[in-house]
Parts: sequence; structure tokens; C-alpha cells
Amino acid sequence: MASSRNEPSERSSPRLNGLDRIPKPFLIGVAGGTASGKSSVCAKIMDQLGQAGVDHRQRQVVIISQDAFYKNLTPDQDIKAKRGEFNFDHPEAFDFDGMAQALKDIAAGKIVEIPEYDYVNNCRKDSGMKIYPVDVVLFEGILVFYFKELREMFHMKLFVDTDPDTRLSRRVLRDIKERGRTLEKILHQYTTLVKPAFEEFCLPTKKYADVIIPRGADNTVAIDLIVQHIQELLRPTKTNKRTRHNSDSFVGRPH
Ligand SMILES: Nc1ncnc2c1ncn2[C@@H]1O[C@H](COP(=O)(O)OP(=O)(O)O)[C@@H](O)[C@H]1O
Ligand SMILES: Nc1ccn([C@@H]2O[C@H](COP(=O)(O)O)[C@@H](O)[C@H]2O)c(=O)n1
Repeated sequence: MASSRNEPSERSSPRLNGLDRIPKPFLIGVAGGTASGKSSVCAKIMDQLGQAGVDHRQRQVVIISQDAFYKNLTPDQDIKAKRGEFNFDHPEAFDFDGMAQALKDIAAGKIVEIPEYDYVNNCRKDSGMKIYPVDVVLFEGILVFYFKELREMFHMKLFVDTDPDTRLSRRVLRDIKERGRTLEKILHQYTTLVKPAFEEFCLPTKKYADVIIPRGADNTVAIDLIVQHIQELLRPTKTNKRTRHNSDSFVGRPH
């Protein structure tokens, strides 16, 4: 479960250029099918905002994965998961309340503890990641636009749109290398659960995106434009000391 405290920030570093007048973090949702490149796109955005090498306590941009909010499995579900028969792609698999609370707390500038997820054992790790107040949050996951309340919290919504064959081949390689899976179980889970759930729950949320990014992290033009746009939106002008970025409106940004 994510937890939060009203601790003062322990950091002393300067904030991202020009962001010191923005009272809340800029929340960016990044959705897309499995292995579409969501994490890679987020990493590139973070890099281009000049934050990749910065210590996590000093960072002004943070990436949070929706996978941190998978519910704990019951013993029966755990047995199914080990056979590749538990549906991790269904909205019910996620702790929606935990996700919503964490985002609200981050938006309120609180220090929030986000769980870390262990894909090998299908459970949360004992350790978590502490999120200090930041300027930009990249919240990525297959179903981040599925839940209306979450969706409406994002100031910018990106959908990473990568060809399904490419996604499957990347998922196979990744899950064997990093998630302790066998080829047989990956393909079984993919064809029976992942692909149908993608079509039912993830793909229909593409319509909510502000920007669709074909080819994921390979699309350097799209990523450059998005980074420029983020910097532009967040840069205060002389007459606009409080450029706000609520999900429904951007106001007072004279040109
Ligand atoms: N443009 C790319 N070219 C080659 N491999 C990629 C590319 N983008 C992502 N990958 C690889 O594909 C896998 C899934 O990418 P990732 O960014 O983690 O996707 P997601 O977060 O959508 O699951 C990872 O192993 C990653 O290294
Ligand atoms: N224990 C788990 C948890 C999740 N998955 C799969 O991960 C996919 C989401 O992560 P991406 O990085 O690929 O977006 C999702 O499709 C789940 O099937 C899993 O296999 N095991």
C-alpha cells in the first residue's frame, strides 16, 4: 500500500529551470500495450529534461509504474499466476484506491512511499520507493487511462502505439530475461489473457490520449516535441507567475 507523510522536503537542489513557481507537479499519464515502450519513452523524456543522472532524492522528474499497484494475490491466485493463468491485464488486478491516493498525495506535495513490484514472484517487494515532491510525474502502465478518476488527474496523456508483433517479441525476450518466465508460459498467458484484455481494456483508452506516439522510444521526433511542449507549458512568463496546469485548462499564458 502506498503511504504518505507531510514531511518537509529534505532536498536543497534547485528545481527545474523556471518551475519554482508551479505549486503542483505536472502529471503525465503514459499508457500503451505491454512492451510497447512506455518505460523507455518515460526514460527518454526524463533524460531530455536533464534528470536522468540526478540522485532520486534531488530529482524533479519521477517515473512511477502502475505495476507497483498490483493487488496481492490469494494463495489460489498465486498458483494460477505461476502457471501463467492469472489475469494481470484485467482492471480488477490493480489496487485502484492505492493508485488514486498515491497520485492525490503526490499532487498535494506529500512524500509518498510507492511499493516496488517483483514480477518473478508476482508480489510486492518489502522495499518501496520514496517519492519526494517533484515538478513532473510520469505515471506509466497498461491501464492508466482506464480508471476515470485517475485519467482526469493527468495534465497530459500519452499513448505509446507499437505494432503488436513487435510488442510480443519484445515481451518474450524481456520476460525470459528479467521476469523468470518460460517461452511456453509467456505465449500461453499472452494468447489467452494479455491479448484479449489489451483489446477489451487498453486499446479503447487510446481515444483519451492527447498525443499518440507510434513506434515508442524510436520516435525521437515525437519525444522531442513532447519534451519541448512540457518545458513550454511549465515555463513561467513575466506576466504569468502562476501558470496552472489543471487537467481541464491551461490559463494565463500570454505570448
Ligand atoms: N525501440 C526499441 N527497440 C528495441 N527494444 C526496445 C525498444 N523499446 C523498448 N524495447 C525493449 O522492449 C522491452 C519492453 O520495453 P519497455 O519500455 O519496458 O515497455 P513497456 O514499459 O511498455 O512494457 C524492454 O526489454 C525494452 O528494452
Ligand atoms: N506478476 C505479473 C504482473 C504483470 N505481468 C504482466 O505485465 C504486463 C504489464 O507490464 P508492462 O511493463 O509490460 O506494461 C501485463 O501485460 C501483465 O500481463 C505479469 O506477467 N506478471
